[in-house]
Amino acid sequence: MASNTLLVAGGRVLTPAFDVVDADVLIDRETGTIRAVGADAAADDPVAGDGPDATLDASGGLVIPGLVNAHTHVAMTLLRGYADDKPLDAWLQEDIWPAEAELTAADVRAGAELGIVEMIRSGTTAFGDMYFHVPEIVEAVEAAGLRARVGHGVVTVGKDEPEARADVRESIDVAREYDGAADGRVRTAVMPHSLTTVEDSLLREAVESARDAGVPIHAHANETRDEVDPIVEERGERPMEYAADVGLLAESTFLAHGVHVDEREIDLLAAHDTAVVHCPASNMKLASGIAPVQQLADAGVTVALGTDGAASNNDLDLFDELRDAAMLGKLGADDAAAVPAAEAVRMATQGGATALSLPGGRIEAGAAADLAVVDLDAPHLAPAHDLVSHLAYAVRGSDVRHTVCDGRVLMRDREVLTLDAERVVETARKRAVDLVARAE
Ligand SMILES: CSC[C@H]1O[C@@H](n2cnc3c(O)ncnc32)[C@H](O)[C@@H]1O
Ligand SMILES: [Zn+2]
Repeated sequence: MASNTLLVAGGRVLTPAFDVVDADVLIDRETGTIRAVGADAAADDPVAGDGPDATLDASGGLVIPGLVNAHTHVAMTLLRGYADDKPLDAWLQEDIWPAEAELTAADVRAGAELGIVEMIRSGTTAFGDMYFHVPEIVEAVEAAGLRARVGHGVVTVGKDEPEARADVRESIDVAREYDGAADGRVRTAVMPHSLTTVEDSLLREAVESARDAGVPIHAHANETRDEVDPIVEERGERPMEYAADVGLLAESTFLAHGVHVDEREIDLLAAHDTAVVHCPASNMKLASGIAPVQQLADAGVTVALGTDGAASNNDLDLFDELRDAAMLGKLGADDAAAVPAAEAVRMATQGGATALSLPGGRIEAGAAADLAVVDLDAPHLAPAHDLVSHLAYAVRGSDVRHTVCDGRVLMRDREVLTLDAERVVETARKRAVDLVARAE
């Protein structure tokens, strides 16, 4: 029988139940899936029994599912450090949107590649992205080898009707055209920016069109009080009640933030099986508030983690979000038992895959071969009483040794194999300088 196997050998493995076992992981590179997990995964296998075709050394390491960054604007790496220390509205209106108005397609490609290199180097294998110039983001994902659910973000406020309609149309067209690109690693969604930045009739049109196209909806929701209050005043209902009325709440929908949600809204999210992407660093930096993450999880809502864009974070290392989610969850709940380590790890892996409706998130036979190998040698990881605790509280993105997606090694021994990281950083630096010069 022909074989094309990769053995991730000699490490410890994080199981879907968040136990840690000594095991190898045998990958079928043709299908991009895991064939077996176990002490003798290759020897016991009918195809790889005579030896795997390739090996990836995981000795001294912990093999974990590739992390899922479920909400970002990947090309915003070009605006990292451009505007800080402002609340969301002022930050967007005074700095970010004027700068984004100058973005070219080539800028977005460069910013996307920079963000993707950063994510691969910190163990992320899938991300959810809302932005402009989506074809360039798709090209970057295709070249880099990870997975993404992407979409064109729609903002209709401040636009005349033809322009606003064209923006909605673009989101739908892009979602239809690119769904399944990059050998299925790219999936799409229709992405109204938020409930206050897309006008009611166009929001309804976007929801209906997404349903017709069979793709999910992704939006920002309940991020700040300034966003929630006008909805309550104008409509006499909470944002999630409005979202339910518009038809936006559905099993495939994933909403970023969910900071200011009351109990009734949490029940609505749970009843519709709508996922929330928690972005703790962005919420802290913009002083948006503390999301009731433990309450959401207790109600049965799928919670995923996201970095948001690099201008409100300011990096795309999801290990930071893991730690922030666990810590901020405790502070918000006034309970040190809230968001325990395994819960935070679940959000960064299984929760992300579920929210984005993408493969991955678990290391088990039959699952997508999306994983990262974390080095456990560093001083800040000694001693190793509890490796799940380490994942939540102590591991840094720079501890990731290898990253694998769809059975393909994207980073080996910290060298990104699919993109030229030096060129990517240099190009992004130049483009960021030119962009800012145009914007000022
Ligand atoms: C229309 S494309 C996406 C749009 O969202 C902006 N953005 C970045 N971070 C946030 C955030 O935390 N809340 C709302 N909007 C955000 C980004 O700059 C793009 O313009
Ligand atoms: Zn965002």
